[in-house]
Amino acid sequence: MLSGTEILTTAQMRAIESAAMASGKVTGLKLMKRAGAAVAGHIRLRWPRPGRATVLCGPGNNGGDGYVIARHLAWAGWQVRVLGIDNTPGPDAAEMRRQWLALGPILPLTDAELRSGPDCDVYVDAIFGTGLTRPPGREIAAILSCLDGYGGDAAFYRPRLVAVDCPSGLCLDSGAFLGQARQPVWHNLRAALTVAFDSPKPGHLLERGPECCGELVIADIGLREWRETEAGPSRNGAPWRTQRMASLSAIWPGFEIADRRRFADEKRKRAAWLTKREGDARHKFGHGHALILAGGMGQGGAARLSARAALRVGAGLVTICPPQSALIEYLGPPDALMRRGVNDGDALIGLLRDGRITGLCLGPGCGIDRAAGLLPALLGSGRSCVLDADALTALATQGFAGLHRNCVLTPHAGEFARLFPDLAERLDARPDKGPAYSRVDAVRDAAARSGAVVLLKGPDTVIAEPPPRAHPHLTGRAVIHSASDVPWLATAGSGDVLAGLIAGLLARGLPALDAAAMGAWLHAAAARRFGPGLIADDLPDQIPGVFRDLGA
Ligand SMILES: NC(=O)C1=CN([C@@H]2O[C@H](COP(=O)(O)OP(=O)(O)OC[C@H]3O[C@@H](n4cnc5c(N)ncnc54)[C@H](O)[C@@H]3O)[C@@H](O)[C@H]2O)[C@@H](O)CC1
Ligand SMILES: [K+]
Repeated sequence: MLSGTEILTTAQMRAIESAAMASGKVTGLKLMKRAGAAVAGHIRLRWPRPGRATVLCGPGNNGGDGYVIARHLAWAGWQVRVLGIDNTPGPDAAEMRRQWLALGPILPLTDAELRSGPDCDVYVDAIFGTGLTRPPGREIAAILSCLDGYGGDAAFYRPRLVAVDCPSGLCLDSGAFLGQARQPVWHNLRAALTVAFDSPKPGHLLERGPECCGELVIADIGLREWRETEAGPSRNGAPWRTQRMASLSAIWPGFEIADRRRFADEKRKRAAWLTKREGDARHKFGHGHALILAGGMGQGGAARLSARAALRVGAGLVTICPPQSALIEYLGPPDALMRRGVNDGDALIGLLRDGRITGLCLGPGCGIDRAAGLLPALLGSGRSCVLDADALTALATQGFAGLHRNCVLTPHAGEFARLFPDLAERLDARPDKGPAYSRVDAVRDAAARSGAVVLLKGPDTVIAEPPPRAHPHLTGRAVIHSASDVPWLATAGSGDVLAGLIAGLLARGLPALDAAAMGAWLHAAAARRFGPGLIADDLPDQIPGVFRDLGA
């Protein structure tokens, strides 16, 4: 329904590269030449007039790419200064180094050398890529902090740092900088442009990745075609098949551009479903009935936001259910909303005898005691539901008994830490070696432990489902939803709208992971469409515009 871009861990990327090379269809040298040529091409697109460039080459294949870039820029008339090291262990990088030496010298890769050089139009960071396993040593750290000043946001410099695969020091599996505290952020190597190869990696989209990578471009280096065609017959048992993060995908601002043909088709299907043109349900009950459980007097705003979102996203019917004594608080618009008093768990059990109720939302503005009282009845029904806000606080004391695969938990970081304190602690710890424990790892662990779909909110929202029942040792599907381009979405009540969108989509029949991913995407799309100045009340009313933008 909303598959996003497939993303690969660094281990998967290496496995694919090795398998492609073992097949004899491509050599490491060829891949490196394509990678370097792609980066040089993107530099020349951005800076069409040849200028001055410094290329910093590290010890591995990332450095090898750097030597290829240096050659391409030199051929195109650029004045290129290369800083590198004497010993390049890999044969491909050594060959590219040798070929560069025919064009120019290699100066020592030191902070002093970098600082002593002339001012350049472009600095290319080809020090570390997917091979980073530990924090950069003192000399490289000094170079990186000098490069800081060349990044996109620095006040005194034009944006001119180009990262090969990633800014060096960034762990491409987690988006953390190795050796640095995750919070607060005190060091930022910010590239203006990052050219990565084949597929985005989790670290491009998580934590500090989006901010530090700048514009992210994914260059095809021929592996994708090989994977989709020639690797076909031998796919079963291929290393990336088993290592694949059980289909980890990402929805990020560039995702529809990354693979236009596939997304045009997907967009059509999404539009058809969202606008009810697909399927033969013509009756309002054909689009489900969502219940939004609400709180007592004076708490109505949050649940009303959820209810409005559930209506806008197309649930056939939406009923808001406060305690009987608070019904009066919920009598205002929208008139499409139905109201029904639900005092306690028994009343909810009675109401849920109606099998046409297909999705529920518990938590926003509910009050912790009321949420705790309603939870057993709700979970006992086995009905699809979203548990947010106060329901999560109640869960943190009650435990996970009764949760099932059709539940979606939508914690923010604080709620996540209350529900899964050990996972949050691991996620906060300073990573001293790579790959660092990532938000994807944490959310997957949380989904496995709770037995529910977990959506961890943030500019890099991560959603994961529990492992398949038949294969509990495997991981379920996971989705990264990157909305780092809409910081104004972080506003009071925005989470209540998200919970309502997901409840509406569940009511309409989407499976839990798909409803959560689609909800997160619609939420960000609505915010993107409105722009800065947004308040949560504006979000639901942007949804019809988002549908129209889909070409629906
Ligand atoms: N393998 C391939 O076929 C291709 C790889 N490509 C490039 O190769 C990169 C990966 O290359 P490598 O695996 O050689 O790794 P890197 O070039 O990222 O790192 C170089 C080596 O440095 C060492 N290292 C790790 N952390 C260190 C630290 N903190 N201080 C000092 N040394 C450290 C590791 O042994 C690592 O192998 C990708 O990011 C990409 O740029 C591209 O050329 C495309 C093809
Ligand atoms: K790099």
